[in-house]
Amino acid sequence: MTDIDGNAVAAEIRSGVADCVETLQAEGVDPALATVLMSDDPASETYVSMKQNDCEEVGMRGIHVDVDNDAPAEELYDTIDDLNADDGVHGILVQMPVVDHVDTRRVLRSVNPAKDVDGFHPENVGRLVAGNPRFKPCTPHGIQRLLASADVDPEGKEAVVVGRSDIVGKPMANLLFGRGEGGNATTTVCHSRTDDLASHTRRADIVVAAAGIPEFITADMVSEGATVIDVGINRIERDGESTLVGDVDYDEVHEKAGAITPVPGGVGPMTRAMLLYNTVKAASEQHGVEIELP
Ligand SMILES: NC(=O)C1=CN([C@@H]2O[C@H](COP(=O)(O)OP(=O)(O)OC[C@H]3O[C@@H](n4cnc5c(N)ncnc54)[C@H](OP(=O)(O)O)[C@@H]3O)[C@@H](O)[C@H]2O)C=CC1
Ligand SMILES: Nc1nc(=O)c2c([nH]1)NC[C@@H]1CN(c3ccc(C(=O)N[C@@H](CCC(=O)O)C(=O)O)cc3)C=[N+]21
Repeated sequence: MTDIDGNAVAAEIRSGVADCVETLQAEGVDPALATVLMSDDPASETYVSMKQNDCEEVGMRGIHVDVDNDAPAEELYDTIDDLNADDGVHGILVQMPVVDHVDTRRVLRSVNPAKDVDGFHPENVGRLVAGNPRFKPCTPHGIQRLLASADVDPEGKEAVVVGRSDIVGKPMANLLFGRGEGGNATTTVCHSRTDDLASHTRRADIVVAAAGIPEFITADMVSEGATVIDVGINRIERDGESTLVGDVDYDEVHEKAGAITPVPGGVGPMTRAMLLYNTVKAASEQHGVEIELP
């Protein structure tokens, strides 16, 4: 019934990040995020330009590097090496998916872990799994903040994550079952080989839908009063128009859910806000300047 307003929560985070940027600048550190694009996914360019606009809004330096899709993979690896070596760059994001002739794993392990604001480097993944995260991955971290904003404490609850990707499902599960604030849920991870998905989602107090299938989660799959987090971003044709829908059948499910995130305006803006958060955290740690993170 209640919509969780991702735009509003993200705006609060950005405002806190803007304060951090000021503090850092007063100490002589000009925090900067570098985005790198070598992708043929048509949405990637839009997402990267949104991230650059976000930088501008919080007064942070944004640097963008476009690598030609037809260039040899080495050109991307060299770009990452240059950004790693540049003391003026504090955070590096390589937009996923990269083109096919690039080795994604090599990209992930090439980014200096101290600048890996996505949290995808194996060292940072390891730290997250070990319960000592350096950078929490942006989407799951944003979802943790959305739950807190709606006064939903996962502790002791049944959480079901639909999807087991490295960028959403797996880190989300780790945060939900992990110790500490926003965690301590009893957590189930479902995927395409799960038998009887609905039997799992129906038991959940918290459902996180990240399967990448438009309007996949229907009202019969969630229990009355459950909290439903919709990660999906799917562009579909409806009534001859292109529209954005999530992985949850919002019209149906919002009647039944206790709280739900809309698409757009739910998880997406939070992903971008937590990227800015990780970037000021990175700058603060690289230069030993203390800041008060929002
Ligand atoms: N709002 C945001 O900020 C972000 C949104 N997204 C969106 O979230 C969605 C998921 O993204 P991502 O995790 O990268 O996607 P992936 O395609 O990498 O992963 C999808 C996952 O869903 C599982 N799955 C597929 N079909 C089913 C099914 N029928 N039943 C149960 N599980 C299924 C897959 O299982 P298996 O492993 O077996 O293949 C896989 O684990 C996409 O719509 C994406 O655009 C992504 C990142 C950020
Ligand atoms: N290295 C890397 N890091 C990522 O974090 C990453 C990535 N690669 N590749 C792709 C996915 C997807 N993703 C989104 C973030 C914000 C919105 C977002 O802000 N969406 C708006 C609407 C956008 C629109 O209108 O199209 C909303 O939901 O309100 C969407 C998608 C980050 N990803």
